[in-house]
Amino acid sequence: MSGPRPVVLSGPSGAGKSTLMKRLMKDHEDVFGFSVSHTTRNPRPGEEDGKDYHFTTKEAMQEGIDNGDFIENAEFSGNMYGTSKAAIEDVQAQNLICILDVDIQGVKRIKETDLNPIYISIQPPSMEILEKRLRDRQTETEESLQKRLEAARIDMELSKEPGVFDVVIINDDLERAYEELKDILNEEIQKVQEAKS
Ligand SMILES: Nc1nc2c(ncn2[C@@H]2O[C@H](COP(=O)(O)OP(=O)(O)O)[C@@H](O)[C@H]2O)c(=O)[nH]1
Ligand SMILES: Nc1ncnc2c1ncn2[C@@H]1O[C@H](COP(=O)(O)OP(=O)(O)O)[C@@H](O)[C@H]1O
Repeated sequence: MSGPRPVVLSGPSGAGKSTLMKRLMKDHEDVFGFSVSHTTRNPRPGEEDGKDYHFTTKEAMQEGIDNGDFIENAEFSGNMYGTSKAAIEDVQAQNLICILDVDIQGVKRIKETDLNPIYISIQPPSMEILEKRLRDRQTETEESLQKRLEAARIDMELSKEPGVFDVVIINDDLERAYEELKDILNEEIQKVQEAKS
């Protein structure tokens, strides 16, 4: 049996990717596995090394990239981010649906690989609402917030290009966005659940 298809979640910082993904994983125990990325940014309060990210240094990350350990990597808002081959293999070895949370550069790089995921873009209803959500989240400095808003403008433009994403979900009402996400993934979820029973 070929394993379940991975899922790429992308979209602007603050669009609601983590919120939707955490809920999906909580509601479907032992169905999804998160591809834990590497990053050089500092951990936020509550984030765990090895669970939310592998927090690392620029030097160590560059060494890994040079060694060919990453399927893709990108710079976002002044920090490095990347998906290691091991992060994906760890999840696929357990026959779980691998969820990747990557920016638009990551989406383009993954398209050059043979991963063959479902590409889902999570978009905010407007720039104004995105800015409010990012401010209310209280995780960013003013500088980092401005960089994220600039990246969001680019993301929102590029995401409109036909063929980049299989589906675009507007995360206005959280319940409705979550239902939409579940519907899209229903077939893969059922496959994993049936394989276990
Ligand atoms: N290309 C790429 N982007 C990543 C990776 N991990 C996270 N990102 C993206 O980096 C951006 C910033 O992530 P983060 O610092 O956690 O901030 P947040 O999205 O505001 O919670 C988001 O757009 C993520 O999707 C990765 O491994 N590769
Ligand atoms: N539909 C929604 N309505 C209101 N607030 C939301 C909604 N979705 C997410 N949020 C909030 O917006 C902020 C950004 O969401 P988050 O999941 O951290 O985004 P991302 O992972 O895409 O950066 C969080 O504080 C989250 O609680």
